[in-house]
Amino acid sequence: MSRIDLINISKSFDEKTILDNINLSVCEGEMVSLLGPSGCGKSTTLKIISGIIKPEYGDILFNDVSVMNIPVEKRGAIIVFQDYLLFPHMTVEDNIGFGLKMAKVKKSIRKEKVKELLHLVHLNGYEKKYPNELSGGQKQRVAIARALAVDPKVLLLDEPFSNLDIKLRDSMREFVMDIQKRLKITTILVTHDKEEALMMSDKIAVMLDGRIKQFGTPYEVYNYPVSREVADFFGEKNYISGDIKDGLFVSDFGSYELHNQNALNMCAMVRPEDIKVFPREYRSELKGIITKKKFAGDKVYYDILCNNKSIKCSVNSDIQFEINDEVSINIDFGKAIFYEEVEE
Ligand SMILES: Nc1ncnc2c1ncn2[C@@H]1O[C@H](COP(=O)(O)OP(=O)(O)OP(=O)(O)O)[C@@H](O)[C@H]1O
Repeated sequence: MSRIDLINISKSFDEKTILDNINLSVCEGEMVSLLGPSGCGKSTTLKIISGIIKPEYGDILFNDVSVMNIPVEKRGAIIVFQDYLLFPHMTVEDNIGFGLKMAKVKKSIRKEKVKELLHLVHLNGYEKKYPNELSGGQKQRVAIARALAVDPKVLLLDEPFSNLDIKLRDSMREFVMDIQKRLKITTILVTHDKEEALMMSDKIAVMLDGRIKQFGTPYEVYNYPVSREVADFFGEKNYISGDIKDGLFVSDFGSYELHNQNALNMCAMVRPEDIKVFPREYRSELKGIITKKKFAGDKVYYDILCNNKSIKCSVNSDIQFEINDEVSINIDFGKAIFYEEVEE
């Protein structure tokens, strides 16, 4: 198992910068997600770590030693691709044992290792099956077993759950988390699914436009996004502009004590769940009109026109309002994050 450091990694394709000075450290045994929208450079980063692609600049260290000149097959960073890439003409046991055969491991040792791995991925009894006889989840478990067979220093998972239906996806996520923690294998997961990254990772690197914009624990990146673009990536937000006066953030939607701010204007980022909605009679100075309603089972999402601004709220569905209802709202600025930029 390795610690991995990416140092100032840059890569262009056709003169277009795809990765722009990427720095990332993954501790031994950690599960780190590269999270970002399609095309931001996640898979390219994974391929650079594995050695499939060479960066133009920068260095990659495994346990503090550069691996830049170590070829793919010797580097020990194995990618499990989204479509698994199993060998269709080989049985499950031959697929899993392929890397060991290539490494000229003795047949008896190979058999023993494959047996262990079949047990680990709950596929005992499937050794003689071919990939076309397996379900999506089973194929994925074979791909993971094949990757683990060669005792990789680093496991690289490229959108591994995106081809699975929702139910299977949940159980495969748990399965992978369990194996990763049990084997303590350094793992990098590429995903564009926020919930997946939040649930599965020790740390998340949020990637946008070929750069890592924030690196931290799921709690940190979700609750304390460093910028509006990172915050926006994690879902709906309200941005409320205000002035700083005598240690107070003062806005059309309420005031909040905010000391030690040099800026004159700030912007509060408020999540929809941090806004309460009450019947109009409720004692609140903030009144608005419901303009949109989306029912989602335990939650209801409302757009509320208040002080000429559309405010997004998500509330429990036990009390429901209708479009055109006048309501009172209460914004919990204590949960807001304040930024200096004032756009909109
Ligand atoms: N071999 C290549 N030649 C030219 N351009 C490439 C190559 N590989 C990737 N790209 C481009 O680099 C950019 C980043 O691709 P990459 O696959 O790393 O993104 P990603 O974040 O993993 O996206 P997705 O989630 O859609 O897979 C894209 O614009 C892609 O078209």
